[in-house]
Amino acid sequence: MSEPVLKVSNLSIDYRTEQGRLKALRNIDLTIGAGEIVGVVGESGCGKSTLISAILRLMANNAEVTGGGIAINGRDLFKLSARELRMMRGAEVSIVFQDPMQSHNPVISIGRQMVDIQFRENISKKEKLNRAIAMLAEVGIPEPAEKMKQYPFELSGGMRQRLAIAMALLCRPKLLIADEPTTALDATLEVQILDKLKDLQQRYGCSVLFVSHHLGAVARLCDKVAVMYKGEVVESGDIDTVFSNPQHPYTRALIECDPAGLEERTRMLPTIPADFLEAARS
Ligand SMILES: Nc1ncnc2c1ncn2[C@@H]1O[C@H](COP(=O)(O)OP(=O)(O)OP(=O)(O)O)[C@@H](O)[C@H]1O
Repeated sequence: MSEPVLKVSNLSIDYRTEQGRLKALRNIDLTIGAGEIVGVVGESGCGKSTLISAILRLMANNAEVTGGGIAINGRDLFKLSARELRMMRGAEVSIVFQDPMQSHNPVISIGRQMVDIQFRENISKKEKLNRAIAMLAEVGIPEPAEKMKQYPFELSGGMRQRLAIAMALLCRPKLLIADEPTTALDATLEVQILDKLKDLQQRYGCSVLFVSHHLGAVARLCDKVAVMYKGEVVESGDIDTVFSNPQHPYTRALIECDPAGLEERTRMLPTIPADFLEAARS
């Protein structure tokens, strides 16, 4: 079998704070094979952003890896040089954020940003521009050639998210990290973007790490899911198995809180009290 695109093994991360150490991630195991879409689901504060920042090696200054490791395409992430890391980000791993305004430069035209992001490609500017226009068309942005002269803020929220996906895919990553990419969108737009993401993933053959607190979005898009609770993966497996026969009380609570959400596959997760497990055990 080929090397997994992402292998997180027994990863633990603490934050040093004035109040002491905060265990943000504890013994996380997560594997994404070639062409797989894996969802990480959990409520706010469970450690999703910490996991993403570790995979990108862009951790906060007060973060400390206390155990385990991460391999991307078989290479130990924590052994890469600064140069190798820069090459990896973008070329091997790209990210789409929840708020696309975070990832687009507001004062640079869409065309220039899409050309600049292809800086690794040994092709002419004209070819880069043509690739950019073709990619905008692929993600479903109308009149792509005209959009080259516009600025991201001139697009609607849904179109900006399509632009973010187009920018990420222009780098032809092996792993696309989608960090709550549809949370800011209404339900109809969310479904459109999820379906587009799935379609593009199949066409480009990349793997996707889809991070979300939307149970329905994860169910719609992903092949596998890892459920996180308080810094741990409490349950993982195939989507159908986990959602139809959840083993962990937290997963069961998520589903029981919102059974219609899984049916509709678009609803948002309710927030579970932080001390849920303690309450469930007592
Ligand atoms: N730089 C930091 N210093 C101290 N604590 C932090 C830091 N960053 C995150 N935390 C804490 O670590 C835990 C995990 O946070 P993280 O942001 O990874 O969770 P999350 O699931 O991504 O939540 P959200 O969806 O709200 O971003 C939380 O308790 C959070 O308060």
